[in-house]
Amino acid sequence: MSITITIAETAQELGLRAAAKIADLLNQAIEARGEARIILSTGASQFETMEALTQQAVDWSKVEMFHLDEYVELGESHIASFRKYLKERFVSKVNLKAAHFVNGEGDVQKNIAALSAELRRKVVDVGVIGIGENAHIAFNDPPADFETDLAYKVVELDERCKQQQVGEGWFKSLKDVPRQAVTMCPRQIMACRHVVSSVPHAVKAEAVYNTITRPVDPMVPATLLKTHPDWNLFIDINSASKLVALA
Ligand SMILES: O=C1O[C@H](COP(=O)(O)O)[C@@H](O)[C@H](O)[C@H]1O
Repeated sequence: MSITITIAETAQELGLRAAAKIADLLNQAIEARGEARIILSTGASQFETMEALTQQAVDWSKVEMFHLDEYVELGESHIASFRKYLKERFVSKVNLKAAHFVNGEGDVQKNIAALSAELRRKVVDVGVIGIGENAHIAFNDPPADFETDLAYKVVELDERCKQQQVGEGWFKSLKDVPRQAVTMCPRQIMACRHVVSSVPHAVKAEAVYNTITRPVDPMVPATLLKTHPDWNLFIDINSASKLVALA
């Protein structure tokens, strides 16, 4: 297990530094194996990293992208759709070898089976894994299932997770937030060769503090990342504030 923590002055600086690290890891994979695979998170916390990542010197035609999570029964035209987010902010800006999306519409179990089979064909080089206000990774809200061997599954969203989505303006009210989502499962996330987490902003200070200071616990899902052989956590002075107060 190895944790490298970088504290940036601003979310912009964090995005640049995280993107440079992700690009370096992708380029190492391309150098070693001729190709690379990446998993991308979404959410407001990933804006700066994703924007900076599109500017990095990477041969994207050798990179396959996988999507981390998506709401169930939310159309792709909805502003909160993570497929829409990834297509607009990333896929349309780089020339990827392939992009594999989580589709929470239609026959969801069939979609999960096809995506899981594709994902498991080869190891993923870099997992870009955000952390939610409730310390979730993907949509694995507390208590997260650290035991399942499934690659993806359908989960119920918890109240705090739904509140965060409303707070960020993705939905007008709690009742508009879908009840369920398709999420990549914790052990599948841990199977990435490297994990990079971009976690800026003061609203994440408690989640960052709990993740670093608490033992590994399904009630603080991001604590699992501390057991990964190469976890690179990028925080800013705002999300680091409770940790810094401790020092
Ligand atoms: O809800 C999610 O949480 C994390 C972090 O996103 P943010 O909304 O806190 O910025 C994200 O990485 C993940 O894809 C999403 O499910």
